[in-house]
Amino acid sequence: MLRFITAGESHGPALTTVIDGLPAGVPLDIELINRDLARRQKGFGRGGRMLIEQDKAEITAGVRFGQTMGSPVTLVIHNRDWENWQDRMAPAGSPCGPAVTAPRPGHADLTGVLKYDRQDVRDILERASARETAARVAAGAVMKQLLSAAGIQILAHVTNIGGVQAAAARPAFAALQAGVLASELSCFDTKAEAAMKAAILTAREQGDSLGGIFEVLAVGVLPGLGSHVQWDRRLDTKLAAALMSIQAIKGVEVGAGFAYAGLPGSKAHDEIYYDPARGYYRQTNNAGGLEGGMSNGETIVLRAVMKPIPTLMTPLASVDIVSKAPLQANTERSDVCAVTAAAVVGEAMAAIVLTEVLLEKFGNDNLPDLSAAISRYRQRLSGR
Ligand SMILES: Cc1cc2nc3c(=O)[nH]c(=O)nc-3n(C[C@H](O)[C@H](O)[C@H](O)COP(=O)(O)O)c2cc1C
Ligand SMILES: C=C(O[C@@H]1CC(C(=O)O)=C[C@@H](OP(=O)(O)O)[C@H]1O)C(=O)O
Repeated sequence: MLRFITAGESHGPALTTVIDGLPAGVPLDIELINRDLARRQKGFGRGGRMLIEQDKAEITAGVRFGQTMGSPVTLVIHNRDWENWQDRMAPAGSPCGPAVTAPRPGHADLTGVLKYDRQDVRDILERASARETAARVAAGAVMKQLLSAAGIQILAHVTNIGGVQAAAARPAFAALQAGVLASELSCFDTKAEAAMKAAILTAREQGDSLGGIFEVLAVGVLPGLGSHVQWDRRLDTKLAAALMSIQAIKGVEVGAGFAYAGLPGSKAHDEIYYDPARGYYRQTNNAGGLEGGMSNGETIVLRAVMKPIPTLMTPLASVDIVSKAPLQANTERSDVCAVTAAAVVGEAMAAIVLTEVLLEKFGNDNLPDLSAAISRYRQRLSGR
């Protein structure tokens, strides 16, 4: 069974990820992990914190001479900003400086202090912060290296920021990848990107923030990952939950998603064809590569919507948790828009889920056995 957890506060010394259940013999390139960490940091609209951090992963367990050993893999990312926060984040000693008592609407602040019986909102916001997603991206970058050995590639791109929509028709995967990697916002549509940046600038000038939509694509996924037999084994269930687990994500679509509401059945479903060379295939992909809780061999297409960043420089109304007097919410240094970053986190979460179901189907002891099991399965399918 593949499991992963993260630990660490936003301004603590480090973030840690432990991945348990990876097969032995997976070649790991630390540069590929660091490349995704750098991608997560970018995106027009990020705040001052990203000028301080230069995320790099350190592998502290589970890998020797560039290969996994089957034992838990542990990755550590040091927070450079810790230097500036040691007094306020010390694990021992007495509180230093005033407590944060002005909870921000849209953040975990108020419900967190009530539930965990804390007097300082910082005790909540430190872990609620999406700084934690750096640890997820490191884990996802490990999984991507395993998936690529199975011919699976994952990429996310931004399709909407603050209502500015990218062109509906996206290019083929390789061209999309080149466009996304070259773009400051991870959006292949350069015209829309210019308007998106303008919208972010306006929001920043007004002390406001923006959300948006990103799309995650997984190509080369074999048919039959996930299962129709139980609700929690459906691949849609796992992928949607994984994307919904990202801070500020408020909705997820698979394939045509909410557009299905306007389509009759005759236009909604992807007709099935057969070609001796290709096997079974579809000419459309409204299903987004998922039918009956299983991958069907077509590209997996998922979209997620991110709400606008809750910390505003023109703050919203709130209440002091000590005096109960009305006030304006806490204004911390903050991103104005982080949809590009969230898209990279979306890739990581999809990679983690696809690795889980791949290993569940084909075994997780070592990469050669896994590859042999996948080849046998492909062979069997090619005869059907
Ligand atoms: C990559 C990323 C960066 C974020 N940056 C900020 C930020 O700078 N300021 C902020 O208030 N919220 C930011 N958020 C959103 C909050 O973390 C999120 O809204 C909060 O944890 C509450 O969770 P919820 O929106 O899922 O309810 C960011 C989210 C992501 C995914
Ligand atoms: C640190 C990151 O994002 C942070 C997410 C975040 C939040 O509230 O979610 C608040 C901000 O933190 P800070 O108050 O330190 O500026 C963001 O910078 C990161 O993505 O690495």
